[in-house]
Amino acid sequence: MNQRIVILVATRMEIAPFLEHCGIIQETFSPVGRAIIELSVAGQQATVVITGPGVVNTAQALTGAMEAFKPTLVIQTGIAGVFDQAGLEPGDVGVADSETYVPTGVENPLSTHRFFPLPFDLVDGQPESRQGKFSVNQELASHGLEILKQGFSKTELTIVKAGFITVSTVTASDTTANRLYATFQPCMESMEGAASAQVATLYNVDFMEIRAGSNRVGNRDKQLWQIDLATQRASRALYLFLKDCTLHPVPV
Ligand SMILES: O=C(O)c1cccc(C(=O)CC[C@H]2O[C@@H](n3cnc4c(=O)[nH]cnc43)[C@H](O)[C@@H]2O)c1
Repeated sequence: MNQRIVILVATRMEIAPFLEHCGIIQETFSPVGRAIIELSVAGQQATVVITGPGVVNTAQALTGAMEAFKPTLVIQTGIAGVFDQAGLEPGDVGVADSETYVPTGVENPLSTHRFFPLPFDLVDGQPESRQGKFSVNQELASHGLEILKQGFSKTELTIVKAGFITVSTVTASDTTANRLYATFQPCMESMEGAASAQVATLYNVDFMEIRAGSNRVGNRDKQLWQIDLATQRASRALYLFLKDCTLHPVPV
């Protein structure tokens, strides 16, 4: 009985503080040059895959990791844009309770942004996938939220469990941020989560996602981004989860 955990992150920078607290067992490279880091931390062994940004890199990297490591749990992590409409600010932490790939659907000639669902499932038997929506393991997400609420000091930051969205075009205006919030009510926007959620679903492997906000979603002002704070928080959140989670044993 053994859990095999694969952790995905777009860039090494996003979990550099986490890697400093791990015992690195070995670092190798995938056939297309992605770093694969086997490590031990907080009594768990895990494999970190640096996927590269975006949905295609993520899907390719996770497919390779699925075939090579046969994980029982996939954790997507990293930094993200936060929606202030959801009450979040940079530095806050989110646990996904669903993932939606925003561009999915059939164009509605009467609306520039509200698409009709696709006329077919992207994942067989999952009608929500017609709108690019993929599920996460709810038990793990709720467990993760409780662990993070206990691990971080209450006054330090806000921690939520809510929907995440995935984009291929980074949002850079308040107009688009408001439209996305009105359509999806997300707490965070990233460029990878829906791809990893879809691949994990195809392989029937438990999936969860924990991110920390580096910037608000909306008008672009790079000076306001808090990347260091976000990488510290994402790393601490991942560490706290791995230290305290009680994962169900699975048959080897
Ligand atoms: O320089 C930029 O404009 C820029 C925009 C988005 C991300 C970056 C990164 O260097 C981080 C890579 C990683 O971060 C996630 N991320 C962070 N903020 C956002 C956002 O507002 N919208 C979408 N993704 C975001 C994303 O998952 C990237 O892979 C630089």
